Amino acid sequence: MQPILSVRGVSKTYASGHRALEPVDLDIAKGEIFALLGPNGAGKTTLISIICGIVTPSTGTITVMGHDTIHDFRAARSVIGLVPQELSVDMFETVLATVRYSRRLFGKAGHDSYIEQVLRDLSLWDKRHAKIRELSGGMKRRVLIAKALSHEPDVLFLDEPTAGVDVALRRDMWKLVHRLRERGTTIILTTHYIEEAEEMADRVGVIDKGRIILIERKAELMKKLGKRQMLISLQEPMTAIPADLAEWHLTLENEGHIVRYIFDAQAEHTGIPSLLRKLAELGVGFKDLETSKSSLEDIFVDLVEHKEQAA
Ligand SMILES: Nc1ncnc2c1ncn2[C@@H]1O[C@H](COP(=O)(O)OP(=O)(O)OP(=O)(O)O)[C@@H](O)[C@H]1O
Repeated sequence: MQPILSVRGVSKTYASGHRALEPVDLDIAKGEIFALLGPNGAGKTTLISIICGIVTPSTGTITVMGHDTIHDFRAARSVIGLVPQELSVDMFETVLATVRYSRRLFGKAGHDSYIEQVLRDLSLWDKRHAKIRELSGGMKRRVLIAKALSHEPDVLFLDEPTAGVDVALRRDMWKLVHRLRERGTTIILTTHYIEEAEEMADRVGVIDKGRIILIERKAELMKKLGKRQMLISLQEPMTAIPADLAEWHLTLENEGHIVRYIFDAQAEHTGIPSLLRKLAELGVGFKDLETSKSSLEDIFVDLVEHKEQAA
């Protein structure tokens, strides 16, 4: 099947000489939700900005629905909606006027019932006559999404849609993305949060230092990255991990007050019951146990280390 978006050999070196993106190849299928995951400065915004025609690539080509983003810029841009990271709205305009104006910028005739639907979907309808500067930060962000959807784009880019927003808005955002997909919109989003990729994406690309280090279906990735950690707060600090505990590969932290155990949550035997039994046998008392998912940082370290080992 013909991909809706095709990126070939796209790289970017900024005028400062900074190499922000190594050559990227990427195909996105129609109706797919693709999450680009990476730490600060990895190159996510650079890649999205290039695809949306805001930043010029140093090398490579991109087609969106068959339109070349440089030679056929207007046609390519008209099928794209972009929700930028930073606020870019006229603070003195009303919500409704701003969203209608965005649609007109794309040369599309007015379509009030569509605009109403978008505003209702984003819980903005009641605020349609409010001036944007009167809205809360979360509401302003919803306006950015409404603007990006105003011209009925086929492909929607969300650059860190939930950075700095509260839990309620984050959940609304996720619901909206699912609804849009049901209507056939292709969605590409960037995020720092593994949970967000987990919640929304069909496929995940991991980018680090301008390099895409992995592109995989979410289900596969989650299996690979399904590591968890358990932190055991000890009653008495230890100076070293006892030899009898060697098989769990524990690490000692916080000046010997905390023991960290990394385990595979997908495995049949996590090793936790036997570890706890062994601690009891050795008379090691603990005050608290806490388990959590590996952080994105752990995952990156893991991925990069594996890559280096494989090289
Ligand atoms: N206009 C520019 N000129 C020079 N360097 C830039 C420019 N824009 C971005 N960079 C640099 O390119 C690198 C990638 O930046 P980019 O904004 O694409 O990262 P990101 O993954 O989106 O990060 P974040 O999660 O913080 O938004 C960074 O080191 C950044 O400082």
